[in-house]
Amino acid sequence: MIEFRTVRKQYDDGAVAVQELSLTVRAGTVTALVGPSGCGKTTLLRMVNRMIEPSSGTVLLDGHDVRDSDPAVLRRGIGYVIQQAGLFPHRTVRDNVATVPMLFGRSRRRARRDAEELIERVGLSREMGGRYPSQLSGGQQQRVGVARALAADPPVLLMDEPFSAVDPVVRAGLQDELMRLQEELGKTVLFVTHDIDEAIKLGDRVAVLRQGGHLAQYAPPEELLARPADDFVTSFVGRDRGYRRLSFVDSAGLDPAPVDTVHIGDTSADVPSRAEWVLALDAHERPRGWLHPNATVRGQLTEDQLIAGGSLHTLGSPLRGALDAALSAPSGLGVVVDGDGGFVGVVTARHVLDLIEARQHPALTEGAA
Ligand SMILES: Nc1ncnc2c1ncn2[C@@H]1O[C@H](COP(=O)(O)OP(=O)(O)OP(=O)(O)O)[C@@H](O)[C@H]1O
Repeated sequence: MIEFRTVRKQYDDGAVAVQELSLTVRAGTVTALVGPSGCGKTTLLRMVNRMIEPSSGTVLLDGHDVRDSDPAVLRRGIGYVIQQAGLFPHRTVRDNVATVPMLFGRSRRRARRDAEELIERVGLSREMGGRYPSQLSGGQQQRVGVARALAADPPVLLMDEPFSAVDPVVRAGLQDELMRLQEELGKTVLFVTHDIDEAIKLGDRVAVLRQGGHLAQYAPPEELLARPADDFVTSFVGRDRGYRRLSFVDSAGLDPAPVDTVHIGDTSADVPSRAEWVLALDAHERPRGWLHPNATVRGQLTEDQLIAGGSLHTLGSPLRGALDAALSAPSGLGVVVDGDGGFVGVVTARHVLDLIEARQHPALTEGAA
C-alpha cells in the first residue's frame, strides 16, 4: 500500500507542484494519476521512490515512512517505467532486463534466463533478446521497459506516461498487455498519464489532479464518469461520459432475439430472397456479414456478396459493446456472440436503451410497468 499523507512540494524557485495532498493506493490495485500538464503528477510519483523529497507531509510504503529507508534499498522494491522506456542503448534487450537482478547479486546466467522468460511474458519473442534497443519499434521498447521494471519482481510499480510515445493502436495493445499482466501479478501500481481514457481503462481508481497540485477527485472510474466532483473534473472527463460510462454497466438482462441466418457456401436454393436482413454464418456458426433484404444469391453464397457487419457484442461483456454493435450494424441489429465467437442472437439499440433506463431508474420503470 502507498499512502500520501498531506504531502506538499514546493521547488526551490517557489513553484508549488503538489498542494497538501492525501491519497491511498491499495495494495494490488492500479491507481491512475491524471491531469493537465504541470499539475504535479510526476512530482507525486517520484516522491514514492525518493527521487523527489516532499517539502512537508509523509509518504508511507506498507506503513513505513519512505524517508526511513535508504533510497537504493527502497528502489529495489519499486519498479520504475518511464516514457520512451529509457533503455541502455549499448546493451542488448536481454541484458537491459537482466541488469537489475545482476546488481542484486543474481548470477549472469540465471539473470539472463529469467530475462528471456520476462521478455516472452510481455509479448515479445525470445529472439528479440539479442537485439539492441535501436533495432526495436517504440512499442517493443516500451515492452522491454516494462519487462525490465518487473525483473526484480518488485511489489510496487511506478509508471510515468509509459505508453505516450507510441501510436494509438500500439498503445491500446500495450494497455491490454499491462492489464493481462496485472491480473497475473497483482502489483501495486501508480500510473501517470495525461490521457483520461487511458486512466479510465487501466485504473481501479483514478486520481484527477488540477493545476497547482490539487486533488480534484479520487474515485473508481465509473464513479468519476457518473458523478464528477466539480466543473473541472466534468470538463476533464469529457462530453461523452454518459456513453463511456456504459463500459462499466454489465449487460445482465440483455435478451438477444433470433434472426434469419444462412451459411457461407449455401446455394441460391437454400437462400430464398427475403424482405428482411439475413445474417450469414460460417461453418463454426460465427457471423461473417449481412445479406441485404431482397438480395439474390447467385450460385453459392460467398463472403463478397455480404455487407460487412458492425462490431460484435460478446455475451456478458459491458453494455457499451451491445449499443455499439447495434449502432454499427448495417441492419441496425447488433450481433451477440458467445465466448467462442458463436452466434447467439441480435439486439436493437432500442432494446439496449430500455435496459439502460431500467438500470438507471429502476423505480420509474417498475412504476410504469
Ligand atoms: N525541478 C523543478 N524545479 C522547479 N519547478 C519544477 C521542477 N520540476 C517540476 N517543476 C514544476 O512543478 C510543476 C509540476 O511538475 P510535474 O512534472 O510534476 O507535472 P506533471 O503533471 O507531471 O506534468 P507533465 O504532464 O507535463 O509531465 C510544474 O509547474 C513544473 O514546472
